[in-house]
Amino acid sequence: MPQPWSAPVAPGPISATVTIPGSKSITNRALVLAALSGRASTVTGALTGRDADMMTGALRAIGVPVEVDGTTIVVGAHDGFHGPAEIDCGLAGTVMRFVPPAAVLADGKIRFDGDPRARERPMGTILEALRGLGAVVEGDALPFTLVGTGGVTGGTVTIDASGSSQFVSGLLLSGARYDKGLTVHHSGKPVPSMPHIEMTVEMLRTAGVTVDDGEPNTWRIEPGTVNAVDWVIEPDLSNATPFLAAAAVTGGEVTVTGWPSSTTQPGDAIREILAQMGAEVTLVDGTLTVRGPSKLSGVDIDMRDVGELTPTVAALCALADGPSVLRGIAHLRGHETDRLAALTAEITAVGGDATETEDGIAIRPTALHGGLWRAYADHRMATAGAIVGLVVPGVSVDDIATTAKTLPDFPAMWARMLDEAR
Ligand SMILES: O=C(O)C1=C[C@@H](OP(=O)(O)O)[C@@H](O)[C@H](O)C1
Ligand SMILES: C=C(OP(=O)(O)O)C(=O)O
Repeated sequence: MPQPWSAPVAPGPISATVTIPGSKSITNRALVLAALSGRASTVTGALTGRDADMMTGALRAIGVPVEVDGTTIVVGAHDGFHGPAEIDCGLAGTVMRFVPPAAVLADGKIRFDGDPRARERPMGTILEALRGLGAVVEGDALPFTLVGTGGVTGGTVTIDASGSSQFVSGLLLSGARYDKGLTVHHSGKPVPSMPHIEMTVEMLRTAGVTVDDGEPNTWRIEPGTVNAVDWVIEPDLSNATPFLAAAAVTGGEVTVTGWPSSTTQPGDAIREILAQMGAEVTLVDGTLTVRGPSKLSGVDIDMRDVGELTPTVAALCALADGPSVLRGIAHLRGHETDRLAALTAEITAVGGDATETEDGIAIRPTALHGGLWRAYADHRMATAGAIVGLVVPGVSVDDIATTAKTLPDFPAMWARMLDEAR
C-alpha cells in the first residue's frame, strides 16, 4: 500500500475553473452499443480511467477491435463476438452488468472475474435473467462462465432490480440483438438510480433501437439492429461534485465548464442539493458556478435516484451546521464497498457523528479533527476524504490512487484547483 495522501487544506476560499473528463456511465454504454452495432464508430471525449480500460479490454477479449488514442476510442467493425475468452471486470459495475448480456451472443465459453470485492457485488439477478432468456450461465456471482452458442432466444423476464439499476440497463443494452427482443419487468422494492435507466433508454433510441418504457417498471426492446453512432461524451457530472463541494465548504467559487443543458446524468442533481445546503448555484450557457455560503445547512434528502452522489453529499453533511439524513440508498451496501458502513466509519474516525440507518445515513454536526480516512478501494470514498480534508487539517486518505477508477488525474486536478486559489 502506498503512503497515505495528505489531503491539502484550502488556504482560504477556493476560486477555480475546472474541466471534468468524460462520463463513465455514458462512455461504457457507448462502447457496448458500438460493439453491438458490429460496425465502425468513434467515441470522443471518453473516460480514460480504469472502468473504461476494463470495458475496452472486455470487448477486445471477445473479438471487437478497439483502439484508444487519449480520449478518442475507435471501435472497429467485426463479424460477431467470439470465445473462448477471459474477461477481467476490475471493480466496474458497468462491465460486470453490461458485458455479460452482450457476451451471451458469442460462440464459445467466456469466463468473467474481477477484483476480490467485485466477487461480492450482486450479480445473481442478472445472471438468472440471462438463463431465463435462453443463455447457459455457470455460476451466480463473479467468477462465472457463459457458454455461448452464437445467439439467444430472448423474450420476457421478471426481475427484482431493487439492488441495482444496472441489472435493467445491462439487459436493455443488448436486448435488440436477441431473437425475440426483450421485455423486462421489475417486481420488488423501487429500482434505484432511475436516471441511469433513462440514460440507457435515450442512448438506445439514439442508436435506432425501439424502446417502449411507457408502463412503469416495464421496458420492451424490439428485436433489430443497433446502428453505429459516433458518440460524443458529456463530462462526468458525478465526478464534478467534489470540485463543486470544494466551493461549498470553503465559501469559495468553483466553475465547471461544459455542463450540459439537458442530461440524464444523476450528477446534475448536485445543483439542487448544493442550493438546498445554502450555496448559490448558477448555470449560464453551459458554465456552472457554485458559490459557497458562510455556513452549510444540513439536509434531509431521498437519494435513491442519485445514490452515486452520496459520498460527496455525506462529506458536505459532515461539515454542515445542522443535522442531515440521506435516505433511500440501502443498495449502496453493494457498491464498490458498503458505502453506508464506510461513510459512517470514516466520518466517525475524524470526530464526526454519523450513524447508519436501515436505508441510509444520519449525520449530526460536530467539530472534526484530523485522522486517516480509508478509501476501501472506492474512488468516491477517496474524494469524500479530500473534501473533508480541505477544511479539517491533518486528514490523510490511505489510497488516493483508487480515484483512477473514473478520474485518473484526481490528485493533480485537486492540486491545480488549490493552486488557482492562492
Ligand atoms: O448505469 C450506470 O452507469 C450506473 C448506475 C448506478 O448503479 P446502481 O443502480 O447500482 O446504484 C450508479 O450508482 C453507478 O455508478 C453507475
Ligand atoms: C457505484 C459506482 O460504480 P459502478 O459502476 O462500479 O457500480 C459509482 O461509480 O459510484
